[in-house]
Amino acid sequence: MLLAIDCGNTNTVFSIWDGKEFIATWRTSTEWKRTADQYYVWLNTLMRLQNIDADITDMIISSTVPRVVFNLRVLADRYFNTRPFVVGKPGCDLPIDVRVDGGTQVGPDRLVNTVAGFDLYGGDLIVVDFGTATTFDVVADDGAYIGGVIAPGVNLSLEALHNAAAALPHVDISKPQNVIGTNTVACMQSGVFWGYVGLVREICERIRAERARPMRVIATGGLAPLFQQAVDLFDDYQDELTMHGLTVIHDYNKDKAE
Ligand SMILES: Nc1ncnc2c1ncn2[C@@H]1O[C@H](COP(=O)(O)OP(=O)(O)O)[C@@H](O)[C@H]1O
Ligand SMILES: CC(C)(COP(=O)(O)O)[C@@H](O)C(=O)NCCC(=O)O
Ligand SMILES: [K+]
Repeated sequence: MLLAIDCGNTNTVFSIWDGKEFIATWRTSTEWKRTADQYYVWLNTLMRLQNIDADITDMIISSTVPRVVFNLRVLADRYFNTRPFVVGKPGCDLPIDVRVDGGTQVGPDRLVNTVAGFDLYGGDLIVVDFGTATTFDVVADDGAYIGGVIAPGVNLSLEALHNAAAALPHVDISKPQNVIGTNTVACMQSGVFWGYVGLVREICERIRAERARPMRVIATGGLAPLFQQAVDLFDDYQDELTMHGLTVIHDYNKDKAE
């Protein structure tokens, strides 16, 4: 079975893929100091708790945090006796082209999302991923990653307000009833929520104009449903988009190796 690991700047997600479906998914905070032994104890405990008897033979990693990869490689070697594929590193090819300025290191999560989006929906897509940052990945008609947009994440924006202004509290995001807030928290939520709706709409519109063709918008990431329920911003929402992309890239490389 395949252990797929998607490491973002805030959280790291582990999923076990049995070839047909994900039989388990677990999330931990991203912490580069966590050792292979710590990962294994954590994984093993969860597997036992949920009675999951998985024989992990393969591993694939996408990480936006380069430092965590070392210990994840040790985990693969020491506990699963396998060499992981690491997206963006030698030995892990992509089934799509990447057309960006020379020397650009595109976030592996964005490449994985591009592969997943193209596999599920075909080309001419905008993939919006609500993570630590909110990324827009533009997928050409042939599936190539041709660039995109990086905006501050929703929670990052709220945190920035709190950190910079003495009188602004820590606030969680939610959809405010009105645009005009009548207390500090409601004002902050309105600014970030409705500001974000405008940001997503404007960026997608401008990408469509620049591409001069219809482009479907696919959203992923924990906060996407909050926006989806409020206004019609996306054509579809895929909870496990990045994980799906990891399985596609794994299949592509596995087939080549055999
Ligand atoms: N379902 C959710 N509801 C509310 N906040 C969420 C949800 N999922 C993620 N978040 C928050 O969104 C931010 C980005 O998280 P995540 O999507 O895990 O980012 P990354 O992939 O960059 O690690 C974090 O602050 C996280 O706590
Ligand atoms: C933009 C990102 C920080 C998003 O990371 P995330 O929100 O998933 O943690 C990541 O994709 C990244 O570090 N990108 C490198 C620059 C680029 O993609 O062009
Ligand atoms: K992201």
